[in-house]
Amino acid sequence: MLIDKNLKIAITAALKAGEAILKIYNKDFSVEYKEDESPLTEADLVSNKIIVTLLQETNLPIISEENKQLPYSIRKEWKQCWIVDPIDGTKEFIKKNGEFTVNIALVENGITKLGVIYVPVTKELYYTNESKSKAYKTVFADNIEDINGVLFKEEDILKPNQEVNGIVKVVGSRSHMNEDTLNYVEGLKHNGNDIEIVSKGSSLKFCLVAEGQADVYPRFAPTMEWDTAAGQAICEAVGLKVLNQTTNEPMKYNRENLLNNYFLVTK
Ligand SMILES: Nc1ncnc2c1ncn2[C@@H]1O[C@H](COP(=O)(O)O)[C@@H](OP(=O)(O)O)[C@H]1O
Ligand SMILES: [Mg+2]
Repeated sequence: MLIDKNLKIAITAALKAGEAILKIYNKDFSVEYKEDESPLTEADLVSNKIIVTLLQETNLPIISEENKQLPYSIRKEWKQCWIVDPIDGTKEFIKKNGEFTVNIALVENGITKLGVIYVPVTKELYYTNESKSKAYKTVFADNIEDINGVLFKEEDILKPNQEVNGIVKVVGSRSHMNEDTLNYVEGLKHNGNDIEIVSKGSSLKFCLVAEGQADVYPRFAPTMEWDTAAGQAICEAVGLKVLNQTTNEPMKYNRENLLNNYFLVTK
């Protein structure tokens, strides 16, 4: 299958960024702290540069965690834009537990059009097709020159869990299992469900639900648009909903405030 130009550029950017990230991951690296006290490494910046350079070929504007954000008066005129997290899960990167990702999404009029999540350590690539009617997981070998031949395989199609037989698998963040989330879990228990908590860093939490390893992902803690856009695209492509808990509507993007409301990934 011939792949859409934008999807191909996004996948190539994620793979190339992943390769550069791994080189830094496998040596000693220093950690700095941003104004909001979140960590930043050389790998975040190297990854950002690679992705931004490649995405610029599309002539579409880019919102990236590691770029200076343009004012909303300019951004609101954009019909389409890329939303990028060059490393999601910088804390996991620093802990060296492998659970960090590269997130790239294309958004049109606030709605995700395609999404790519790449896991550099395992070389797993989660992505939607261009119509967002399916999502796939492909494990990459080292040759990243020819991506056409390995994508869109029938056996790589992601399927969420169809049935919940008494046990609801709930995705919990390693770092953000707070009172609101615990209250939500208690609510599920009151409805007679047994609960199992599954946990992963970064946007891999969306992937757990998209591939049926978990049933729901309540994120009742702060995230930014770049943490969720690609994951939302992938979840929606397999028929899941990513609901803003303030409006109960699907989350929209390129908003004035890039800080997301609490949200729930569910059937
Ligand atoms: N107070 C806060 N405000 C905004 N985003 C926050 C936040 N605390 C954590 N996050 C986001 O949550 C992400 C990590 O989530 P998790 O712990 O579930 O893996 C971080 O991604 P980065 O690693 O890209 O900075 C960060 O963007
Ligand atoms: Mg990041």
